[in-house]
Amino acid sequence: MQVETPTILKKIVARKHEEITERKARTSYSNLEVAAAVANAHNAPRGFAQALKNKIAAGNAAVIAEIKQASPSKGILRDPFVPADIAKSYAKAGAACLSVLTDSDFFKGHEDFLVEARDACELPVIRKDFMVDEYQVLEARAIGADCILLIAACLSGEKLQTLDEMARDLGMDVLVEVHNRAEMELALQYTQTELLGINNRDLHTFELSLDHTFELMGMVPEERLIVTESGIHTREDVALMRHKNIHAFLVGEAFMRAADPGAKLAEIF
Ligand SMILES: O=C(O)c1ccccc1NCC(=O)[C@H](O)[C@H](O)COP(=O)(O)O
Repeated sequence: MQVETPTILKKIVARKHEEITERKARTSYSNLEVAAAVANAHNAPRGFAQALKNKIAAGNAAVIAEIKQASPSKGILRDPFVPADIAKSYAKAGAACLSVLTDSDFFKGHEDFLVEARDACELPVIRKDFMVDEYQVLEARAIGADCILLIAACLSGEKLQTLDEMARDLGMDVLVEVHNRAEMELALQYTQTELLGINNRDLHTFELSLDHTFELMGMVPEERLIVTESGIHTREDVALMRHKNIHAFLVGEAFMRAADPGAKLAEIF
């Protein structure tokens, strides 16, 4: 019998389930509910989707600028890595929002990085992680996240629906991410969120092509806002997207490898 080698995404999701079990043993769901309520009272969501729409309405590109130290496909991207300094640099350069990796095992991320980045500026922040359980949604709000990522490749239709509704009930926005037609159909059927991310990277194989955005964008109804994700490196990439009427971008590596991430943002956009 041939044993199938798990892809990186499958490994991440399997580890995520273990991690959540460990976390639940440390902090109960009800304690987390209290923490999320406290965050809503003192640290209200900043309006992630609205920040993107404001930029676009003003005729600008809306950039979700990512803060990540490492990735499975590229290894270490930045060292030293100071989330608060990166956040300030992005804010000064006109980013609409921040994306902060909180997964530690595969991206060297941490929840503290989200807190530090958010405290350092006024931009809304997405918790970039692999969400598979309601517990993580509560955790996201408890640490101050303004938005969560739901990756269709990791979730059933029912789970997408539950986590999307739960996040929005907590006042957060949701970016639902797809990479192919089947995932797009799932996301459109099971989520109500307006933010629809098309990831140009296949998270199973790391294959990357901006054509994924162009191939899938026609499936997206007008009321959803498309965010093109991954593989944006040059002014030409941005111009190509904007020419096709795509105005919202999620960019990580190109900024993380630059000495001054904000200056790189200003250069490309
Ligand atoms: O980037 C990876 O290696 C990766 C592997 C497995 C799951 C997710 C992964 N990346 C997440 C992302 O797609 C990116 O962080 C994000 O879209 C920004 O992409 P880039 O501008 O190419 O850094």
